Amino acid sequence: MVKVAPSVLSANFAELKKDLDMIKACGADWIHYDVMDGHFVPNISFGYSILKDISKVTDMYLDVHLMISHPMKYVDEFIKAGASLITFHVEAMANETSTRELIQHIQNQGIHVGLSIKPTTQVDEIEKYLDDVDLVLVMSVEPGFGGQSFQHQAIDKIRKLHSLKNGRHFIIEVDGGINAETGLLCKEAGVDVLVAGSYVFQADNCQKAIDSLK
Ligand SMILES: O=C(CO)[C@@H](O)[C@H](O)COP(=O)(O)O
Repeated sequence: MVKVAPSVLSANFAELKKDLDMIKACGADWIHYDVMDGHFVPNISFGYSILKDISKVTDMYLDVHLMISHPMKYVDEFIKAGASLITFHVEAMANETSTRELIQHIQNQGIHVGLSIKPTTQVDEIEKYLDDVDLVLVMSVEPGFGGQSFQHQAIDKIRKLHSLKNGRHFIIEVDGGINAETGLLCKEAGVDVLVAGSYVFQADNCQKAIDSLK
């Protein structure tokens, strides 16, 4: 069964604890925490202080997605704040050496590490890291905003990643425009984790929404 990770970007920030409790009660597996810096993506969300507060009030797995330039500069703060997994973008890295250093650095702190690709980045560009990461995040929208439409080229990328698993331990996550219909296409292609923002948080019944994804 796929895991469902609601993206708190679509939560009501004035009622965050209530929303976190609600998604847990509705069957969410992980909390997806989108960090945006207004530089790597054209939007600003939240940083590590809010993650620290969240980690004090939930026991859920904290899936942190860094959509920021210079992730190495800030990663330790997110680890200290309680991240279970930190995913960064290959497009934010200067070269292979710095990408490998950051993967190693995150793993050395005893948490999971993920690598993400934007819609225009091909799987070939991260194939060399697949032995070393715990998760690959396929963006199915241009990162920056919730509520966008799913871009179908993500399906081929998921299928390709699935075929590259071959005994490797990484899992595949997809993020952007996920609903029951697009989630099913991703599931058929071999995805392991569905990130869903508006589909879960704007649902009249979040349990039904999460069940429909699973
Ligand atoms: O990271 C992002 C957007 O950059 C996503 O996590 C969105 O927050 C997902 O929202 P929906 O497309 O599901 O509404």
